[in-house]
Amino acid sequence: MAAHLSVFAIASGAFVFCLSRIWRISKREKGLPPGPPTRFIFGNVADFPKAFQRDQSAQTYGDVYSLQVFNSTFVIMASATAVKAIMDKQGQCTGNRLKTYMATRVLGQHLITENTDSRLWKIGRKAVRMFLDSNTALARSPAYQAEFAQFLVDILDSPQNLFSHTKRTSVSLTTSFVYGKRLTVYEGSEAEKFFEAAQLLNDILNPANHPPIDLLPALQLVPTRWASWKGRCERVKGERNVLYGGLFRECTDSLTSETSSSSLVAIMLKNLDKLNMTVNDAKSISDAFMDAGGDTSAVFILIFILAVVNNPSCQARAQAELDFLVGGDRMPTLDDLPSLPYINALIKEVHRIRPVVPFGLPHQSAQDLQYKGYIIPNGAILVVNLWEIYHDPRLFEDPESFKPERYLNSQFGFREDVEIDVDTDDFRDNLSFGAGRRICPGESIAMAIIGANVMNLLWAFTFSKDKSGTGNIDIDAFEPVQIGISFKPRPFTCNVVVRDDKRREIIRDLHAHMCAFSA
Ligand code: HEM
Repeated sequence: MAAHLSVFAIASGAFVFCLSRIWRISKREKGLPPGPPTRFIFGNVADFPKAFQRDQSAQTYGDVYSLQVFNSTFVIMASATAVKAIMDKQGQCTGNRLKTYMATRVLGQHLITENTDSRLWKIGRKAVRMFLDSNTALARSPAYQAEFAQFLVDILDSPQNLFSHTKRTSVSLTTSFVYGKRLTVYEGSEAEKFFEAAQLLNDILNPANHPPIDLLPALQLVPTRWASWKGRCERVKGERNVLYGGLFRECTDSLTSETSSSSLVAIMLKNLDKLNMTVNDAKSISDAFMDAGGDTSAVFILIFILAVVNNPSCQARAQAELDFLVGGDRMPTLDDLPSLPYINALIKEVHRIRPVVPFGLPHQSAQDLQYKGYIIPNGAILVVNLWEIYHDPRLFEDPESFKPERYLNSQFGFREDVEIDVDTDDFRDNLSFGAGRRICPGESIAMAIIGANVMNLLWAFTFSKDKSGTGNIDIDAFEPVQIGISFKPRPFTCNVVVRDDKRREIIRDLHAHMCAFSA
């Protein structure tokens, strides 16, 4: 009898213990920033902020709030003040990344997923600093000038393919940066394969497409024949190895040639000892730069085109400014950019209205932190809701409208009557490029690429809606976006008309002159 009783007692104890553990799953711990009520087991799965929508939770709970999903705590920041206090000022303990099983399986050691105290991350950032310091005029180099000219010629030749021309030039600028190689055609080239591989990677990392392995680590032990996701990981890994491995090998084989000698890979390979890295490290770092830089400029340029197609008066004002400074007898150069206030304002407005990475790339805290009396626990996933920051009507008048002129009177585009209790001190121009230690290392080159292309496109062409029904900034600017991933504009077409014959001639002449660098 006593034995029966103790079995019963142990069984009930275990039952109560399990129940309390299940009950606690997805519950918000005391001391965390507040947030919407959690639901049984699923917590706040349905409460993540979305693009095109104001962040109701930020308005209810404040600019730092928390979401609880299973055993993960997400801390969402919805003001520049919070970003500065948590991500910038406490950068030494808010720069880690969340490592998921699938990402590790496909990417292996990768600069974007490594923590900031890892050897690979440190040498990768050091290498890119070394590269940029020795290439301060990269965007003015012949290879970049050739690329800018080819983009215009491609549009002259087949304006209906504007979408793929933009994708090609973006990848080609990144392969120039990383491997010293331009990609002069899209179809069948590494440029097209880059987008196919990026799509495969996005699909495989999407949590909806595989079982919750990080939640139930025992699933890692399922044999490959029953775990289809393992086979898919191998396929994606294989595709990436063919693409990036080929580009890397080609670069290493031609290290003596003029074009490859100044690439990121070339700098790394020439300085392996100084950077304390191996050839494999250099390969892995170059993969990461391709992953992060390959399509971001394309996304920006496509959004810029959608913005001017939808706002012809802004396009006309920008063209008038260019015509006054540059005229129609020569093309603009990056030296003209500082003297073009409206075009600079227009670029800032594109970043604001549709930020390329609207929720940043999530970071993870490396220790318990304090903010406004709340505890942000070690391991919390830190998300910047850039969309909300840039669409906050307390800061921006009529935030849903495209109005570059807002930046002519105020560096950050703020409304004139910002209320005294709204904190504006901590804003900065480059919020779109992330925060803290992990801020985008490609920012300076990305801004030069964007500046040159925006000036060139406005100087050369006038964009307007065509009869296809596409080209609407609200609909076509993006495919649905997941937290931490860049927007993907949907394919669209528009009318593209060269502004006059003289400009057509200048573009063709420049391109012919630059052909020597197009290999
Ligand atoms: C419009 C253009 C671009 C935008 C808006 C952009 C934005 C971003 C953002 C938001 C991050 C995450 C930063 C963080 O974790 O806080 C990032 C990371 C990164 N970006 Fe960019 N980026 C752009 C272009 C580029 C280019 C052209 C390159 C390189 C050629 C590049 C290389 C990287 C790398 C390597 C990282 C990972 C940094 C790390 O994890 O430590 N990006 N970028």
